Amino acid sequence: MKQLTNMNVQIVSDKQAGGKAGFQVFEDALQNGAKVLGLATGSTPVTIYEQLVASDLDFSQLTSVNLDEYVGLSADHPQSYHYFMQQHLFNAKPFAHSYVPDGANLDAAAATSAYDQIIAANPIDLQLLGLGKNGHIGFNEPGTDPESTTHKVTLTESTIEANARFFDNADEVPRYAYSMGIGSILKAKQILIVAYGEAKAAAVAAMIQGPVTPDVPASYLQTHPNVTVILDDAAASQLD
Ligand SMILES: N[C@@H]1[C@@H](O)[C@H](O)[C@@H](COP(=O)(O)O)O[C@@H]1O
Repeated sequence: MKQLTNMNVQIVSDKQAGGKAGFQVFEDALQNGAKVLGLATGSTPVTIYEQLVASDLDFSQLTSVNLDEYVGLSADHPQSYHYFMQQHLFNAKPFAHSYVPDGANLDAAAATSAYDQIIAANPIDLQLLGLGKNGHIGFNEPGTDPESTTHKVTLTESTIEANARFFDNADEVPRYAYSMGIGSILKAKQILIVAYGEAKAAAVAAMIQGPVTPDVPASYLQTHPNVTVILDDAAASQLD
């Protein structure tokens, strides 16, 4: 593989193997003293959370900080990212403190600055990321300022369509989200990004082997010194 960056790329057979490989990254980080974990939603992290739940790792002294949340959904809404985290991780493995942007706060300036203060007070040791088909990370869509902090995002049609499967129909998908910025993500000491499936292959190739450009928010990960990438064969299929 043509390796243009110092990203550590691991190719696995499927999501189950990816879950185990991702778990190993978490376990190593904890052994190295990580105290703040940056967490993500979407289908991609689910097998890692399954491994974390099945393990004897203890998060009760740790802090978690999530990437993003839909604007207008309260924490108890079944499609909110807050609810997702409860179901997939926090109910089984509670943290001392878990933070998710407050989607119920419609005052964007207040909600985003409060979240920036939380991130500043809890510097992230390991940030887990999924990858959007258009190269987004968190909800940082193409064109986002690479130095951005937490901000209100207008979701693209591609992202709304991709997320419509979780709602009864596309009209119910929120149009806005609060997301940690690319700048906030790049401040994490270590980053783990995971992608599975053919639909992510072009974004994966652009992230790892393309130019660093606002057109592909994940390409800024090339500028970070400690990134691990876990891919299945299909997601890796467009790498040279
Ligand atoms: N905000 C989330 C992202 O954090 C996630 O990475 C992406 C991919 O989701 P999936 O893992 O389901 O493919 O979807 C959403 O847009």
